[in-house]
Amino acid sequence: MIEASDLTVERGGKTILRNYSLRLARGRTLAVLGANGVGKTTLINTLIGLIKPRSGLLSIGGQVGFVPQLFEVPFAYSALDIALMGRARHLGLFGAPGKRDYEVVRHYFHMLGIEHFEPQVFNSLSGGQRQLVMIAQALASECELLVLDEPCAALDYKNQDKVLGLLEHLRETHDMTIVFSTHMPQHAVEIASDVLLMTSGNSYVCGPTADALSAKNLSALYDLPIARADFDGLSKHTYAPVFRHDGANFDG
Ligand SMILES: Nc1ncnc2c1ncn2[C@@H]1O[C@H](COP(=O)(O)OP(=O)(O)OP(=O)(O)O)[C@@H](O)[C@H]1O
Repeated sequence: MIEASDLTVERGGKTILRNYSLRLARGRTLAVLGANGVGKTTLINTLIGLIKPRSGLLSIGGQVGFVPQLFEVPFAYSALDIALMGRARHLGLFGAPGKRDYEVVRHYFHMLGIEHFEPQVFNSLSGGQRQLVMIAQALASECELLVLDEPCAALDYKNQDKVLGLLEHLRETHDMTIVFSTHMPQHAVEIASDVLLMTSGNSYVCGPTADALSAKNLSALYDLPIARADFDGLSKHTYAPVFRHDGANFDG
């Protein structure tokens, strides 16, 4: 589904990614993690074709749906209008959405529990509510590869759980391939088959979650002690940062 080799990507004359290679088979879910500014959005925008790499090869085998990080629109579109835009490539000659387009969008509004957003002005929704509408828009496009830039960043725990559940369901039932960036390692633990830990613009760890996602690798990634915690009786685990907040870094 995704084959990238030796990608080098520049922004504003600066090399952000150097020699990144990545392979993701259909039906896999990749979580992209790394510090602020390391290049996650740059990589994602390259994968969806918004940024052209300076060098390297990139091949994407399927229709791509995209959920951006923060989104505002210039006009007073309703949430329903915004989600219907995801149907653009399915629209007929005159470009007006038909019965099936409304059905598809409403199906995903229902799955996300956001039916009541339909008539509301998109820009008047909260950041998290807009994020849910944008997820519905991408799903309505009926894509094969779904790429999401921090899809849960503005969501409360319940909605994070809902979105994670939906992504897992889509992978299981539609064999969808999913790439998402996150600052929450727990989300990778829950639904990602693979992780890409972006240490810097030219070094990274990529592999199956069970091998590559460890307290040691996360501690190195965030330059902070990260501990693994196992939930008794649930056969689940999580990762938690050991915050220092000792003020030492602010001296002098
Ligand atoms: N349009 C641009 N022009 C110049 N530099 C850019 C541009 N877009 C991004 N950059 C730079 O590229 C680097 C990577 O940015 P990017 O947004 O990909 O990081 P990120 O890992 O997604 O960060 P965050 O976790 O904060 O969202 C940053 O140093 C940023 O300043």
